Amino acid sequence: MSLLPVEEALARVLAKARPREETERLALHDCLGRVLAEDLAARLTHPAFDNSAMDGYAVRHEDIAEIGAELAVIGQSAAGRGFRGEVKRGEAVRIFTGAPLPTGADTVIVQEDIEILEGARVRTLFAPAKGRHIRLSGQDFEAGELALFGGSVLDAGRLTLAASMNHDCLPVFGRPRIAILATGDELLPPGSSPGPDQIIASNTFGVAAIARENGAEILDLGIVADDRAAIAAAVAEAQSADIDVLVTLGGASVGDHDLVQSTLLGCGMTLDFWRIAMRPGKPLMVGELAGITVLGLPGNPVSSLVCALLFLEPLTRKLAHLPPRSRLTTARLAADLPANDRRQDYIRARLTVGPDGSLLAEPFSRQDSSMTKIFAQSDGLIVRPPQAPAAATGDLCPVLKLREPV
Ligand SMILES: Nc1nc2c(c(=O)[nH]1)N[C@H]1C(S)=C(S)[C@@H](COP(=O)(O)OP(=O)(O)OC[C@H]3O[C@@H](n4cnc5c(N)ncnc54)[C@H](O)[C@@H]3O)O[C@H]1N2
Ligand code: MOO
Repeated sequence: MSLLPVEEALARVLAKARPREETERLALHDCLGRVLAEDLAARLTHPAFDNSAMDGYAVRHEDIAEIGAELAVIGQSAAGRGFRGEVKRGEAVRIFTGAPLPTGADTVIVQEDIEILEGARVRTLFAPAKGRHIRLSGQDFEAGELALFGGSVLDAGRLTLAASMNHDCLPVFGRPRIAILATGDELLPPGSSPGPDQIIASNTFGVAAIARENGAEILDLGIVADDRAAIAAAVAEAQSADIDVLVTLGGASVGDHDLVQSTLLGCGMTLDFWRIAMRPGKPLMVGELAGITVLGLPGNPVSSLVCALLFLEPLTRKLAHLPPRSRLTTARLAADLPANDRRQDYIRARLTVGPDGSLLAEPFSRQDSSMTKIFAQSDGLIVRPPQAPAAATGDLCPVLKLREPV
């Protein structure tokens, strides 16, 4: 049986993926992590007027070139309430951070460098350079300037800039829509009381989390039995829901009750490939059904999560216009590992930071793909390429980070 290498399988999944083109306008608070769909022009100039960067006194530089100059304070300029008059020879205006620079003034002296005298007069204790502590109009951006660009992921800095450009809503790309269907006669939702031979369906939640973390909206189609008609009905429901990706869980292998692939083929799916040279996750299936990418993930929880990290995450990010996310790093092995066979291995491991700051990866001794607790305790996956020779404690190894080590 030939198995497709992981990298080739991923390249094939991504080659066909078309990023979602529809856009929507969202209020700024709802834009975090979304991708800007168009270049954005500033709706005003920022700063809109010359203003003070400090609390102090607005002065004419020629009056304060020498330390010890005495000035008459003729008024004040506060943020939101500027001084309307003009600063003339020998005069100063009390000014606060953000307040408009009065006409005539060209420099601000901070109040720490001023001695207050009797009768609304001040004396300078320092001679700042001309223009000191003044934020010039337009020094941030000019009205009409394109300062944010389509394709940018909206983060704290970009959202602040968008707001200061006077945009209350932003055009963003729509989220990819991903339907998840769990299959299996034995499955019940969390919170149920399992009868004999029944188990709780857990995969949906981790797979959905991976998709959502990467910008997708989830349609949970629930659980269907190992029954062609039931699977076909759920697939039809998914197709009518304007989805980009259908993820099926379970029923992907070769058992008599593994009906997902054959049912989907009956629904009109074109099979791209099935079976990957990876462990866990070998029975992964990829196909296309009327423009929808179908990812058939194996039922073992760890297998489905590893497949979701390796395939669904990059696919979702591409559909969402998000840049690829690299989880790859390097760590030192904290245990010996045997030589590998033909499947690329993803070994659950605890990650710690050693005393010298280097990353250590300690593989769990049990790697069964049904063990959800060990996966939850894993901070990373040690990647063992096909036919990798035995590795010794202390050797460097590639690791996919699942979370930051503590
Ligand atoms: N003769 C062979 N048997 C198996 C092979 C093989 O190559 N030859 N491959 C094995 C591998 S590898 C995997 S992985 C599994 C994948 O099996 P399926 O995708 O068909 O999944 P199921 O049989 O439906 O379930 C496997 C396992 O996972 C449990 N499960 C299923 N769905 C869920 C869910 N939503 N939440 C939690 N647990 C779930 C299910 O009860 C089974 O225990 O096949 C091997 N067999
Ligand atoms: O490859 Mo299966 O995914 O062993 O667990």
